[in-house]
Amino acid sequence: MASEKERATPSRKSKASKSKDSILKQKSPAEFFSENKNIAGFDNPGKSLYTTVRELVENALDSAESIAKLPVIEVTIEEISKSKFNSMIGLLDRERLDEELYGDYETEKAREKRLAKEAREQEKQAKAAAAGKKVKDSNAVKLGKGRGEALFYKVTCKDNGRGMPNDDIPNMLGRVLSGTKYGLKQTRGKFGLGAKMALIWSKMSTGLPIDIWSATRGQSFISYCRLDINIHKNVPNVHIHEKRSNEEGWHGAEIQVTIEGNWTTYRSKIINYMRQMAVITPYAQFLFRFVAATPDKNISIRFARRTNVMPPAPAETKYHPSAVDLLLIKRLIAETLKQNLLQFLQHEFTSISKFYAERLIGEMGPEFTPKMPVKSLTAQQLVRIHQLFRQAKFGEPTGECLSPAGEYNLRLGIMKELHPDMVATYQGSVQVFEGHPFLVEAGLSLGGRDVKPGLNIFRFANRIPLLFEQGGDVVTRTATKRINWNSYKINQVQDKIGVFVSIVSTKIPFKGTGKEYIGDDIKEIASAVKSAIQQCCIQLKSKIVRQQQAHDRQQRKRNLSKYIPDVSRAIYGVLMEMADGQKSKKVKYDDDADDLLKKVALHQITESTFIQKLGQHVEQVDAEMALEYATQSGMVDTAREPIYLRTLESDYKFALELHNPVCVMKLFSDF
Ligand SMILES: Nc1ncnc2c1ncn2[C@@H]1O[C@H](COP(=O)(O)OP(=O)(O)OP(=O)(O)O)[C@@H](O)[C@H]1O
Repeated sequence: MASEKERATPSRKSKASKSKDSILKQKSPAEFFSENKNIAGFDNPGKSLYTTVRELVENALDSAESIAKLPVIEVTIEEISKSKFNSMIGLLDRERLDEELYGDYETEKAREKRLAKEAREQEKQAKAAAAGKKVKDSNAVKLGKGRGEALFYKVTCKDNGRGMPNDDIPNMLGRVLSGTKYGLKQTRGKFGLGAKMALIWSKMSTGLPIDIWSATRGQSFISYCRLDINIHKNVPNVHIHEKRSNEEGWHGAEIQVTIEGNWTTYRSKIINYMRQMAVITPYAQFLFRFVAATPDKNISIRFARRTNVMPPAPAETKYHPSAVDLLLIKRLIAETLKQNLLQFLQHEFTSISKFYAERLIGEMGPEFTPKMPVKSLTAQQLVRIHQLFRQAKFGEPTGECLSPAGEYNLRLGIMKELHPDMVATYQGSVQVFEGHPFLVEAGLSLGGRDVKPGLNIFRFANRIPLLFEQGGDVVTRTATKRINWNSYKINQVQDKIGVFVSIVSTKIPFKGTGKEYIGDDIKEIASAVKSAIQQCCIQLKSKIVRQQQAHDRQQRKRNLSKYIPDVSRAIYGVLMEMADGQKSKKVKYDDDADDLLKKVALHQITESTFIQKLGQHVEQVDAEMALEYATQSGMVDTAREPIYLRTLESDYKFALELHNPVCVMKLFSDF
């Protein structure tokens, strides 16, 4: 137990720890994100490789689209062997001296055990392969128990976009939370963080700087910049910044970063990401290459452009009064060029006309006037404006600033990447949550290449594919829990269903900074997603029903046709017997039958006559059923179109119908 004296005078140790606890420290944003890199999607080396590719590709697309240029994007991931990496950083390779020191060290016994296990595994796989079963990667057997060697990759992304102004490059890519996408606009990037996180990760894992080549349109030189980041100060640390010749008049950006990664574990995610990006961006051309340390593992995939129709660039918009808080009002006032309160309200927000601004000012109280200088508003007056913004009614934002992919692009993307048997698309109307306009587009496909039975969900937000955290996402939850697939004649378990939902907005309510998923808690978004999927279901249902009926008809026709030879033979046999009976005058028939039997006896009617007549009858019944169905389902109305043919001889008058199983052509003359 501590004595009275000890309690009164704390020990030196507790004094030291107390003083350490109470030291006030600041962290730069770069420091914060380097310590919490998982919140930006850099959880582990594999995920970091994926996120690096993603951030660079999304910047490249934003950049090309911002100058209305059809994007051409090349992504290369080059595997860097340990000795190549060492030579890049000027480190000599060194032989191991004390093997037992290493995590992957194995005793002779452990080695024997592992080799035996590997042999067993290989045998099992050979058997499975012989039986035609799917074979797992033979590397599945884990070697050693250490963390293993780090794997390094050089990631390069080249685009044909707007490029970066020479002097802005260091800040754009070497200062966390700096960017050009902070305005109120539908963009893929938002935080001013992604490219810098790739740089921070390269600094943490390889210590190598980032290389940038960039040229803006019409610029006579290419800026080349090599930089890293001073994490503590959050400022760029420029190694080289120079202008190089640009004889070919190139514009765009090429960014190269060397990081630790793991291609094996994230390979399918990265390729999937590129594939989904090709679905939602069919007007872009992507070339993806993986350059392995051994050339036989190289991969090169070209996602070709399928259309030149690019959605219009999203426009910058103003805030809706219900989407602002006090801080934002203060910032807008500090930035506005408008002089008085009336002009400020009318021009810095959407959905406030001059007349409405006057009414609002009248409502604020006697100390507010339309002509009062907006920069003179006191803190209390700002609170009053904010309160009124929250309580008053405003028209909804129009959503003209949004740029959805468009049903045409979505359908094209789905067709080109999945090759489904059926596809339906739908674009919802603009809706609003918390003052931000949003729009939901959906596509639904059945069947197709590389599609598993059941629901295959593809999610996009501001035209970015979302691949992680699927379970909590509003699209997944809606598709799995709120759609009654059976009622649309779709089998949720057996059919190969592709559900594509793309949400665009000036604010995507992502959960977390990793931009991985959209929560299920915003009811406006949840119900818009549900209705968009349902609209696609309705379209597919009518196609499915039509297909089913065509199939049933075909089946019926096939069944009937199958029996025609037997039936003909049987009837003919009976008639022959009857004809024989008639010859011997054993039986008497009426005139019609008499006539028929005579023809049979004279071989004017034979077995093949029945085959031919029954065949014709089945054809006719089938055509009539098809026409009847088409009339019922309204196909005739939609397909009917008058066409006018002029006769060669003007005195020729006719009125006739040409019948065909799929259409009827009625010719008449009214000259
Ligand atoms: N390929 C590129 N072409 C032109 N400008 C680029 C390119 N890549 C980055 N930039 C510029 O650098 C800025 C910072 O990019 P960064 O990836 O760090 O953030 P962001 O894209 O703005 O937002 P987010 O963190 O949400 O991705 C961008 O806003 C853009 O102005």
